[in-house]
Amino acid sequence: MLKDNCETIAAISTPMGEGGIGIVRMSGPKSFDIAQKIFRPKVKRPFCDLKNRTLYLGNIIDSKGEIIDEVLLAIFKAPYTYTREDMVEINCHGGLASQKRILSCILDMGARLAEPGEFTKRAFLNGRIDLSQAEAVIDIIRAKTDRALAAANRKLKGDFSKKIEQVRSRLLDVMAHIEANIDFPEEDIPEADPVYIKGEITEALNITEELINNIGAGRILNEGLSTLILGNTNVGKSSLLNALLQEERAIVTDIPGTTRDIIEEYIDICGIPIRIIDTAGIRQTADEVEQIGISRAMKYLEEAELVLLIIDISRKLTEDDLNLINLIKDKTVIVVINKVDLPAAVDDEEIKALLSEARFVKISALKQEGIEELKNTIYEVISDKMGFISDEGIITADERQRRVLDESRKFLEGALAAIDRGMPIEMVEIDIRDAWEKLGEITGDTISDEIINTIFQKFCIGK
Ligand SMILES: Nc1nc2c(c(=O)[nH]1)N(C=O)[C@@H](CNc1ccc(C(=O)N[C@@H](CCC(=O)O)C(=O)O)cc1)CN2
Ligand SMILES: Nc1nc2c(ncn2[C@@H]2O[C@H](COP(=O)(O)OP(=O)(O)OP(=O)(O)O)[C@@H](O)[C@H]2O)c(=O)[nH]1
Ligand SMILES: [Mg+2]
Repeated sequence: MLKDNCETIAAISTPMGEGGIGIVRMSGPKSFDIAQKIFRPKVKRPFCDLKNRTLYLGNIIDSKGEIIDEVLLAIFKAPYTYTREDMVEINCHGGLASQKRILSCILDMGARLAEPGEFTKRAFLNGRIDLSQAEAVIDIIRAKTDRALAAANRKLKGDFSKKIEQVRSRLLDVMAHIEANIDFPEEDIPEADPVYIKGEITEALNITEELINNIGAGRILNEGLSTLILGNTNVGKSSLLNALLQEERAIVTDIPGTTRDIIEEYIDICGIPIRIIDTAGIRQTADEVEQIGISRAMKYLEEAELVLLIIDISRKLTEDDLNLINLIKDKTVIVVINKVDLPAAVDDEEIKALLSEARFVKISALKQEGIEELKNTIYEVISDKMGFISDEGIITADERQRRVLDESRKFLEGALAAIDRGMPIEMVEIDIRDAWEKLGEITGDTISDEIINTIFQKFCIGK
């Protein structure tokens, strides 16, 4: 049983570590009771006189009467709170000891430690938001650019849920239409109308397919486009990473084989997060550590959505370069011709002949030239991958939601096929019902406790 909200939960809601202010919060029926026992307001007043949603200065004291910290405390009366339950927030000094001791005082008084995401889970279980909105809260926390944040906010507002509900209510109408026909066959009710049913399912399928199409863009906004910097040793991969980040993040030397570990950072190109990954230079080598680095780079290559292949124009192409080009033939590639400040030892056309599909950009990572042009080219490639959807149309969905939509589409296609094959309408209804139920897993209408638990486990503690 999921609705165990008779318990009062508590957690530190700000990041662990030193900060200006730390927030410890509680939710549940004993929140006010516990707060009353541990809080001494500076201006003496009975606890019941504290106004809703108002900060009061005072001290948190432990069971021996010792002052733990000077804090600002607020009470939030149910039901108009984040969780729909009574809540208390304690703004203490942002030190680890202070926050931990306040939390342990609260736990001593009978609250239990909140599980990750449990505050938000209660907001969902108590009906303030649906599941997709609750999941948007993680997207907001993890958003790395302004556009990713805007997309998450649209989801929190309920845009995704509304689309799903549109499809579901269509399907519900169709089911009602079919039921009316099945239940009273001999009465004078018009027969189930296959044209109407087919039209509605087709429309539901269209909306579902549009959602699926717009998810790819959402995934890039949420997770970032994984972009691998690949090339022979010493061609300037790490120099390019540093130039893109505008900081000396990776070690750069003129010794081939400098980078061994994978270095991952995010950069923001026009509001799109790019997960940029610097790797070990790819070459034949006897060095064991370097070999490990190279095999890691190869693993990342499998998942990379964009490869920046770096070629050093001041050097003749080697067999290592040619092997690498063969490895990335089926990837989206931008060829970055580096070190254009040096005399060229290789002809542009020679490189272009090898990778005819790819885009080309010339840069000098050392002199920081051509970096803007490279960013623009990356943006064009991403826009292409995102399908040039306007931001409003972008849906951010996680793996689970993607799967739900995919399965719903299959059910709807099944329903259409069943109509076309002239199957009995009851059989068609089974597919429609399956699609309706599947889609309910996005809003949380029809979903098992187990799935709900795994969803909220992805949250941080205190959210
Ligand atoms: N201190 C603090 N900051 C915070 C939060 C919080 O809980 N505490 N939030 C969260 O972690 C976020 C704010 N989100 C919130 C969303 C809804 C409600 C809420 O009480 N909703 C009620 C009342 C609505 C109203 O007053 O208009 C409701 O919807 O019924 C509170 C916070 C971000 N900042
Ligand atoms: N002249 C010139 N030198 C560059 C340029 N970019 C990088 N270099 C130099 O090339 C050398 C190698 O640069 P890195 O960025 O370490 O090259 P890498 O590809 O990361 O090398 P590994 O990690 O060893 O595979 C360094 O001495 C850089 O200063 C450039 O645009 N022009
Ligand atoms: Mg390097």
